[in-house]
This record gives sequence, structure tokens and C-alpha cells, in this order.
Amino acid sequence: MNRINEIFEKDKSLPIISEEDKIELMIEHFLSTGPPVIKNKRKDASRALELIKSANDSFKLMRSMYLITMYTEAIMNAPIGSPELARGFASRSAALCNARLFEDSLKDIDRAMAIGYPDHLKGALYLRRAKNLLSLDPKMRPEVQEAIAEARRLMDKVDVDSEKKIDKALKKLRQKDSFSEPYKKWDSHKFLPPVPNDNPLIPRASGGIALNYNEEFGRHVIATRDIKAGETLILAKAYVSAVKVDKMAKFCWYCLQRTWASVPCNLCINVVFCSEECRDKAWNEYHDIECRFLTAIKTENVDPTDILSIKMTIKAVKEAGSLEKLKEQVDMLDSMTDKINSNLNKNVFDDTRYETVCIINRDKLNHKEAIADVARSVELLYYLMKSTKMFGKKIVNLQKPRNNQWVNFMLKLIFRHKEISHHAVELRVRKAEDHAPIRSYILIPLYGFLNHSCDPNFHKMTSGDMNALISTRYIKKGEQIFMNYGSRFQMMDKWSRAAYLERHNFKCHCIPCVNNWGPNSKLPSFMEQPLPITAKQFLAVIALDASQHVSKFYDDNLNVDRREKPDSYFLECINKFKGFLNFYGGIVSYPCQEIEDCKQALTDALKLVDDHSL
Ligand SMILES: C[S@@+](CC[C@H](N)C(=O)[O-])C[C@H]1O[C@@H](n2cnc3c(N)ncnc32)[C@H](O)[C@@H]1O
Repeated sequence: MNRINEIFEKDKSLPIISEEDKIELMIEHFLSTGPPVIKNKRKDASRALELIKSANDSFKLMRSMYLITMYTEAIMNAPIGSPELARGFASRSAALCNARLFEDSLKDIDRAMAIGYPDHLKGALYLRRAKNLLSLDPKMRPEVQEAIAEARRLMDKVDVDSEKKIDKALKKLRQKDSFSEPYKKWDSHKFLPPVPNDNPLIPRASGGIALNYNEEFGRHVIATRDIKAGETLILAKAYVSAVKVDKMAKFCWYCLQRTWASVPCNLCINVVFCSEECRDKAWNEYHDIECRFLTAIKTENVDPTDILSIKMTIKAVKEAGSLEKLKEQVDMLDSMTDKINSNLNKNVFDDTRYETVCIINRDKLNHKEAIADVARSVELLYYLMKSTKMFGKKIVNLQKPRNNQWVNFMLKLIFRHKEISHHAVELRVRKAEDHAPIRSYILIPLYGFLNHSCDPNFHKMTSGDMNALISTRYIKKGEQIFMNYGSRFQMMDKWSRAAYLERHNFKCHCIPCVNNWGPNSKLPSFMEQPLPITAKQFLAVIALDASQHVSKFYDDNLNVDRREKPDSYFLECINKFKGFLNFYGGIVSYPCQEIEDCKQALTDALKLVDDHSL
């Protein structure tokens, strides 16, 4: 960004120029100012040891969750198979055990042992294994006895007082009240709906939606039949995702789940995975190349759109098989005249394929932002070229794009991916709070076709790497499925919303904007709708029941830890609200305050079961 400020400082009246010219200008600037530094941050045993020691020094002072992160950072830095890595896992197992994450602690103990944790220290690990096993199930099973026997055998060898120490520890373990309940992780997967499979043109989507195009809205998604509240419109994985840089030691780089007993990348020091399986999948799909790129670049300065666009670029090249084939594909997609899907493979919008990403609308940035993105794309291409072999001999130097068609093509592609990345959805640490810290970013191709309304009609549910769109009211056939770009009418008045939406280059004519609704607006009641008096009387009885359920839901959940409630409680609330909404939906038209109240409660109930963790 400093480089861009420099350019704007020099020439404040930089004229609006074409994409080609922006690229030429930024390459020229790049060549004249010299390349950025290549970091090459490698695993480093002494750094890992330093981190372990500093966590050990804080062991009695810090909360276990902080210690886990500190040990994880040591694990990320320790060379694969090294004694420091074994020490990192062993030390983290102690913090995990204290945090009542007994299963995770057992995993780390196994890992430390497998790498060759020294025999003279293993006794304590066996004792910890016994403690974890007994905490999970207080019965004296053979595996517990085995762990205790091993602890005794190994500790005897090194310590004359070991007998006493072990007996003291065992005595403590045998006291029934010395066991704490395991830490309850929230399992949002249990609340995920099944994958819809009745849409022949959009895999994993409901048959009740279709892509559409018109002059006013461009491409958009509509309901092709009445959709009930609580229906799943799509259940999809992100095409690319990125954990926020400051959360990289806490969330799986592949499936985005909160992870405590994580495994590091074998090569780079930047990312962790919740399991060896996620590590392997990431490696095969993109991390084999991305890993080298992340090693070369200064990660503190990396923007999420940088990572998303690099991932998209790597996946695109891998899927096409060569730069030539990718260029052919991009040229073909760019020549598409049918606004929806005629150039897609068999007309199917398959969001696991690059073609559905490539055709996402590019965020129309202002002039300065666009120049900044082009300049960054030049740097990203430089890092990719210097740290990986993905271009072979096609790009060995950064030179003027007019002299090398592949520099030209790749720069345009990375810039395009940067612009597309601005449509990524932010996932927050606590979903129930609008301003909670961001943990990761996901790019889901179908979301790129959803237009904005200040009153959206679905909720985005996330569980790990699965993302469901769930309708939050009865949507009539022909209605558009609307997303919210960050300005719901319940949060902002009409003018603030208009200012917020300016960067998206359209004027919002949604119902709240036309009716000038804001945070304190009351929508019309169904009593004001032209309905028979008997229907109104019946609806009034239902509305009373609904409002009691809604109030009870909010009272029940105010300042209460959701983990204290059984799953059935949330399922009942969700089903109740769906029931009211579908009842209203068959008789009453929206907008209607009674529907709005239930819609809000359904959204909040879905947010409660959603994936969010500390
Ligand atoms: C993520 S795209 C949505 C899909 C887009 N309509 C398309 O044709 O690809 C965002 C862009 O869609 C358009 N858009 C979004 N919401 C709109 C709305 N309510 N009315 C008109 N245009 C809208 C704006 O041009 C916006 O920059």
C-alpha cells in the first residue's frame, strides 16, 4: 500500500485509465522501485524451543487456552520429526489436559511418543495418559492399567522418589471428585440439514431455486416454486477460504474448524490443520504450491483477498492442467453471451469447478482501490514466480506484459481473482454478535450471484467447511433470493444504508428502502391486510402463541451458555418458528410485523446452533 501512496503522492491527478494501462503502469513502477524482500521463513528448532520455554514459564500464570496457542506456535516452528516437535506436543498435552480437552491431550501424547519423546521423560506422559483416560471414563480399564504400569516402569529408572510420586498422583486420580467434566465442544454438524439433491442444474441446491437474468438486477437467484421457511436452498463448500492471519494457530486451514490438538504443515510455519486428513487434502488441492508462496511473503501484511486470489489461481491452473488450457477456458468464458450458463460444462453450475468462480461479478472498485489491487497483483505474481515452479519457463522474470503474454495473462487473472475475492463472506468468532472478530473468509460461487436486500430472506449457516442457506420466511414463487451485503434495516437507517452500499454501484430499491424503514420501524400487522374477519381472529390466536414462544426463547437464552441445553431444545425452537412462519406464509403477505418477529427469532435460533467458538 505504501507503494501506491507513493504513486498517488507523486501524481494526485492520476487519470482514470484502462486495466491494460494500469497493469503497464504498475509493472513499470515495480521494475523501477525494485522487488520486495523474499522472506523464506523456515522451521527453526531454536525458535520452537524458545516458544516452548516461554509457555512453560507462563504455565502457572496463563489460562490453558492461551498456553495451548503458545505451544501450537512452537509446534508450527519445530522441524518435522525433531525433538522440539515431540516436546511441543508433550507440553501442549499438559495444557490440553488442564483445559479438560482430554481426547485432544491423548492425541498429542501419542504424537509426542511417535516422534521419539525421550524415555526419561515418558513416565509423566504415561501418567497423563492415565489421567485423560480416567477423566473420560473413570473405570480402571486395561489401557489405564497399562499406562500406569508403563509410568511406574519408566519413572522408577530415573527417580528414586518415583514410587512416592506415582502413588500420590494415583491417589489423587482415584478420588472420584478429582475428575472434571470434559470441555464441551459445540458440534454444529448435528444441526446441518441434508444436502439437497433435486436441482439438475445446480448440484447440492434445492430444486426450488434457479439462476435468472434481467436488466434491473443482472444475474440473480429466484424461487421457482413456493419455498417454506426453514428449507435448505443450498449446502455447499467454499471454493476457496482463508483463516484470518491472527487466527492461523487456532483454526484448521482446510476445513476452518476451531482446533486445539492441531497438526502443523510439514513444510511451512504458517498454518495448522485439525487432522492429518485435512493436511493431506489441502496439500493435494493447493497447499503444495501455496505453502512455498506463504513462506516467501510477509504473512503479517497479507490481506485475505491476497490469499483467496492466490488459492483461486493455483486451483484454476491445476484444474486446467496447463496455462494454455486455462487461457483457452478463460477466453471462452469471457466470450459468453448468454448471461447465465451456456458456456458452463453441460450448462451445469457446478461450484466445485473453476468456471463458476471465473464468471462471478468483479467488484467494481474505485480508481485508487483498483490501482492498489493491480499493484498488489504484480507483487503476488512476483512471489509466486520466485517461490514456486508453477509457471515453468513461461514466466522467469517480471517484465513489461506486452513483451510476455503469460505475464499479461497471469497478472490479469490474479487481479480478477482479487476483485472476485472482495465478495468473500466473513465468518465471525461468535456468529450471534454482528461485530465479533472475524476468523475466516469463504468464497462460495453461488453466493456471488445473490443480489442485496436490506431485508434478506435466508440465513447463512456454517458448520466447519459446510455452508447452508436456509430460508427464514415463506418465499413465494418468482420472488428473488436476497442476501444482505452488511446493511440490514434493523441496524441502519435508509441513508446510512445507501452510503454503505455506494461501493457496490447500485441503488437499493428493496422494500425497507422504498418504505424508509430503519431500526425502530414497525412493519404493518396482518390486521391491516384485506383478510376475512374469521381469518384475522384465528391469526390473532396464533400470533399470541407465537409471540409467547418468541419471548420465552429470548428469555431462555439471555446470557446462557448454549452448551447447557440439549440439542432437542434448539431443534424444537427452530421447528416451532418454522411452523408459525409457514402457517402465516400460506395466508398472510409479507411485509408483516408478526412474520418479521418470527423470522428474527428463527434467524437467532439458527445462529445459536451455528459454528462459532472462542
Ligand atoms: C455479487 S454481485 C450479484 C450478482 C450480479 N447481479 C451479477 O449479475 O453477477 C453484486 C452486484 O450485483 C448488483 N446488485 C446487487 N444487488 C442489487 C440490487 N438489489 N439491485 C440491483 N443490482 C444489484 C450490483 O451491480 C452489485 O455490484
